[in-house]
Amino acid sequence: MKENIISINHVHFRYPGQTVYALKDVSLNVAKGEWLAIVGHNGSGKSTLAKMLNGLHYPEEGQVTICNFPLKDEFVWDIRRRLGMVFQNPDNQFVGTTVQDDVAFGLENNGIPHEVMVERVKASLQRVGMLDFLNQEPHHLSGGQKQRVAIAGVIALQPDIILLDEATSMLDPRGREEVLRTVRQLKEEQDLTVISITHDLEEASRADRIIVLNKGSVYREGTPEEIFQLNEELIKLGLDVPFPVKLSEILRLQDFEIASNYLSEEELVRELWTSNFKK
Ligand SMILES: Nc1ncnc2c1ncn2[C@@H]1O[C@H](COP(=O)(O)OP(=O)(O)OP(=O)(O)O)[C@@H](O)[C@H]1O
Repeated sequence: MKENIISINHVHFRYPGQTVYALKDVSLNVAKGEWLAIVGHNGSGKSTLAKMLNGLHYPEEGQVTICNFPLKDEFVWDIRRRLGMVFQNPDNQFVGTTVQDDVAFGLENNGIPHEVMVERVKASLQRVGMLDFLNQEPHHLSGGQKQRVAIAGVIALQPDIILLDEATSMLDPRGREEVLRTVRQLKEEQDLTVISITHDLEEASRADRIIVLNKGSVYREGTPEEIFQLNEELIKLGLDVPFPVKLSEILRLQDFEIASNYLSEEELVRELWTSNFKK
C-alpha cells in the first residue's frame, strides 16, 4: 500500500463569528499518486477544505499533515510549494501577456535561473499539449486551453500534489474533456497526486476514489463504482448522477444485462453496440 501524502484527522473548523461548523470532524487520507475527488452540494464544505489544504484556514481542532509538514504558519510555504492549485475561472488565473510568460511567472517568483526557466516552461507546456501556443495571447485561447496553461504553470513548479478546485466547471464539454485527459496523463506519467474538488459526479467518476461531503462532514467514501450505487441517496444530497449511470440503471430495471460496474459514456455506448441483450 502507498504512503499517505495528506492526512486529515478529526478536523473542525468554523468561520469567525459563526456557530455552525463549516468542517465537522473531517478525517481523510490521500495516498501518494492517487486521484481523489471530493464532491458535495453547495455549502457542503468543499471550498473550505480546499482553502485549508492551501493553508488559508487552520483547523480549530484536529490535525492536517501535507507532504510530512504539519499545517502550521511556519510550514505554509513549504506546503504551498508542494501543492499546486488550479481554480475555477480560467480568465482570473492568467497573469502573463503570452502563454510562455504566464507559465514563467511562478518560476520567476521562485527565483529559478533563466536557462532552467526556459526549459521548464517548454517542458510543462509540452506535457499539457500547449507547446505550439507558446507566443499566443490568452484571449486567443479556448477555456480548456487556458486551464491547460494554468496546469502547466502549476506543474512547472514541480509540485507533488495538484488540487483542481472546480477547475472544469466553467468549461464546455470539449474543454472539460481536454483538461481531464491532461490531468489523467500527468498523474500516470509522473505519479502526481490529484485532488479534484467538484460538484460534478461525471468528473468525479474519473477519480480512483470519491469522498462525498455533506454539511461539513464526510458522508461516504469509496470507489466511483461504490459511490454511484448510492444513486437515490446522492440525488437527495443534491448531486446529479451522471447520465450513463442513470441510463444503465433504467436498462437494468428493464431486465437488460448491463455490467453492474460503473460505465463511462463511451463504455456504455460500446456495451450497447456489442452486447447480446437478454431481454
Ligand atoms: N467567509 C465565510 N464566512 C462565513 N461562513 C462561510 C464563509 N464561507 C463559507 N461559509 C459557510 O461554510 C459552509 C461551507 O461552505 P463552502 O464554501 O466550503 O462549501 P462548498 O461546498 O464549497 O459550496 P460552494 O460549492 O457553494 O462553494 C457553508 O455553510 C457556508 O455558508
